[in-house]
Amino acid sequence: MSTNTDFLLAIEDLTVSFDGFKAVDSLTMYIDKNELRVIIGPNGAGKTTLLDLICGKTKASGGSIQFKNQEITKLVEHQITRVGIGRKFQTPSIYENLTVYQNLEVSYSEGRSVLGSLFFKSTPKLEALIEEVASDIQLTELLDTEAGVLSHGQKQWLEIGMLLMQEPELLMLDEPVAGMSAKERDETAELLNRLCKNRSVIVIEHDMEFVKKIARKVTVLHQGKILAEGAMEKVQADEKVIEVYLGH
Ligand SMILES: Nc1ncnc2c1ncn2[C@@H]1O[C@H](COP(=O)(O)OP(=O)(O)OP(=O)(O)O)[C@@H](O)[C@H]1O
Repeated sequence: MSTNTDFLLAIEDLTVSFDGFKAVDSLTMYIDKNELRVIIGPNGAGKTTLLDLICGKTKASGGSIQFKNQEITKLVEHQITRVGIGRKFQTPSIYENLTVYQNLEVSYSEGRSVLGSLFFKSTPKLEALIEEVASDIQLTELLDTEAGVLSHGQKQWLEIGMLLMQEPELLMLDEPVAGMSAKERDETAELLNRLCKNRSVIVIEHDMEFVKKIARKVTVLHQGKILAEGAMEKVQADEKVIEVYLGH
């Protein structure tokens, strides 16, 4: 097992079988602090399952996931949230009848202990965090607006903001630009480029134009295994990757 303390996330020999079918198969990968990693690959490659394993939604059949050197495969979902891992699903789960501000406010305590949130009623620190997050997701001007009237893109950003309120050190996003306009996609690329300055981000994405705007290191999954990994240019030129994914 890894003893390297530099990695934020160390995944080693991770496997999950569903009735004998290995959706993730002896996978080993490492995510650095403040790294933005994009995961691509064909349908059914195991990308979503990998995020499910990291956030505890699915239990591993074997292998290890260490977050800041702590084994997390045995933790349940809310414990994993609490150690500092936030996961955004494809469908937004914002509170439509609450304002942007209130949505951010209620999200603060979700990743914290009951005691922690009891002692944290609208203090200056909470105010400052809401302001910082609203600025990051570019909704400062809309803090008093009901979330239900936001555009599709703004709702997605608000949900990212709700995760940011829990101050995760690792943020995981599954197809964040699905259904967005070209302008919203550009703004989301800028948002992710900003966010990875202070935390690590893992993004699953199929939109290659978007991937090019954010990609540093890319992992290509295929049949639960890593087909290729490295800089975008290298991965794009890889014949195996072109054959199973990019060539389609
Ligand atoms: N709970 C489950 N039970 C049985 N099979 C599952 C389960 N979850 C995922 N699978 C299977 O595991 C494989 C990987 O699925 P996964 O959703 O992780 O792929 P993906 O790379 O995210 O694909 P997509 O790009 O289509 O979202 C698929 O064949 C899927 O049918």
